[in-house]
Amino acid sequence: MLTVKNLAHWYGKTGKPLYENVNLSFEDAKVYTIIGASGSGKTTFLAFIAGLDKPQSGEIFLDGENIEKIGATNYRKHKVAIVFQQYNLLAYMSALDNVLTALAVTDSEHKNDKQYVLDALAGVGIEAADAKKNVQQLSGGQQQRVAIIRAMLVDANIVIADEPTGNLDDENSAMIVKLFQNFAHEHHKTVIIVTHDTKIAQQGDVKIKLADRQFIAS
Ligand SMILES: Nc1ncnc2c1ncn2[C@@H]1O[C@H](COP(=O)(O)OP(=O)(O)OP(=O)(O)O)[C@@H](O)[C@H]1O
Repeated sequence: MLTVKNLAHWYGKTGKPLYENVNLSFEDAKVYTIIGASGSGKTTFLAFIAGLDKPQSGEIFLDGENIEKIGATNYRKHKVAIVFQQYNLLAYMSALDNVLTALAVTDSEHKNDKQYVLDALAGVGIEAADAKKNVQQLSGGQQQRVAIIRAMLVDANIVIADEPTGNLDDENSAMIVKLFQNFAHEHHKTVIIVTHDTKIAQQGDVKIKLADRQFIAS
């Protein structure tokens, strides 16, 4: 479980707080969606829970351990995986090599296991022929599925996704949400999705709205 305690953040020396007294828990086996107006601080919040940046005050715990104690590098390498709107795949590499490259820096028993990765990609509709093509030859929906498989196979406790369906049509968006739901529910992982899309936000097991500097969960 990821727990945020008394988090507050503002930019600049005398900046108005983006939010303060934020207390939230993210449990295993659940999909959380976060929706809020542009500029409300969603991406900033994701950067904190991903260990990419530090809030002005407050603490973040993973299974009771402060993430600062876990160490930023260790936390980012082994505990969290991030899926971006722009997919952030390594260009000029195949889907297969993108996933293998990510696995190479983990302790996964499957590192260097091409068949394991090909099977996982086939499971999301990317057959071997496509998996071996340069990722830039794949459609947006396919590229995002590769990015999600990459996040899933590194076996992080928490998968964070910033507008993962922002560039996709309804059909591909629905497929991506289903993938995240299966992953959270079947593998007992925590998935946290920031979205502008109210239809996607509705599909969270827990729906969080960021408005008036407050995170309200329902
Ligand atoms: N490094 C920074 N320095 C100063 N201000 C920043 C910085 N990063 C973000 N901000 C400001 O903080 C606020 C929150 O930004 P953030 O990107 O977290 O919002 P968001 O809710 O993710 O927005 P969007 O939905 O448009 O992506 C915005 O007003 C933004 O201009």
